Amino acid sequence: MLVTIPSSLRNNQHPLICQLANCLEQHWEQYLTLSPYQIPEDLGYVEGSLEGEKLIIENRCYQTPQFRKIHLELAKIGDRLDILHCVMFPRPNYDLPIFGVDLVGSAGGIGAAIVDLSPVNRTRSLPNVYRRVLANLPQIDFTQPRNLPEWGHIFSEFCLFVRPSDRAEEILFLNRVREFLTLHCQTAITVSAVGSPGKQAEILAGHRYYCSQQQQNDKTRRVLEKSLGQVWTERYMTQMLFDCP
Ligand SMILES: C=CC1=C(C)C(=O)N/C1=C\C1=NC(=C\c2[nH]c(/C=C3\NC(=O)C(CC)=C3C)c(C)c2CCC(=O)O)/C(CCC(=O)O)=C1C
Repeated sequence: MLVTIPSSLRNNQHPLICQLANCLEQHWEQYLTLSPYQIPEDLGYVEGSLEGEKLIIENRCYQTPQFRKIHLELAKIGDRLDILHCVMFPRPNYDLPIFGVDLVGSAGGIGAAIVDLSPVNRTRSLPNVYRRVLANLPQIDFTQPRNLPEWGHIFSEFCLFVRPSDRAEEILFLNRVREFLTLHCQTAITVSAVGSPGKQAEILAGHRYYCSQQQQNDKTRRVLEKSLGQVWTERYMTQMLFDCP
């Protein structure tokens, strides 16, 4: 019997992007109770080609009892940029960090690989169950660590931001994402919702701050604007990538 692999943009992208997209979906299917998340009809699959470069975007969104929105976006710009973007937004009544991944690949390999479990409470600190595990993960000495931009103080002290220098470092990055993801999914399905309205308001404020800071990433904005224009990009960044309730 012919096994049909569901077609996805990832099969035409950098191998690390393909592996990470599969890893994310495997974890979600293994640990979480996924339901569809309704995205605006015209945003599931987007093609644009202003200024001659073709942009293809493939979006997949889910929700679960603990997560308001789990978003996996794959994008390809011409034949020069491959992107994987993933954010897991918890529901505001769960005291859980925001998991985010960004991979940006070009002909020269993966230039930016970042993963974080970002705190959303007022003191900008992760819950102890996360700190204990993350603080005990073995330190990886990547040869090309990268510095976070000014708006990046939303990320935790455990944020990993590197330019993987070879295939071995790509695998090290992938394995670290797996560890973050396993911790996050296992914790999410064991914690109970927070009851206090005050705590929920604090979490919501943290989500809003995270989104407003991420919207300041002019590297993302410029790429999208080149292919889709300013108006569309503003809507996309505020309503699709980093929308907040
Ligand atoms: C969890 C974190 C996180 C999430 C969820 C997130 O969305 N971005 C995140 C982080 C983050 N991304 C960064 C960079 C870049 N992002 C893009 C593009 C896109 N990234 C996308 O997701 C999309 C939508 C599909 C596009 C189009 C490009 C081209 C670059 C430059 C690549 C390079 O410098 O080599 C930087 C460094 C910013 C800086 O140094 O100033 C950080 C910190």
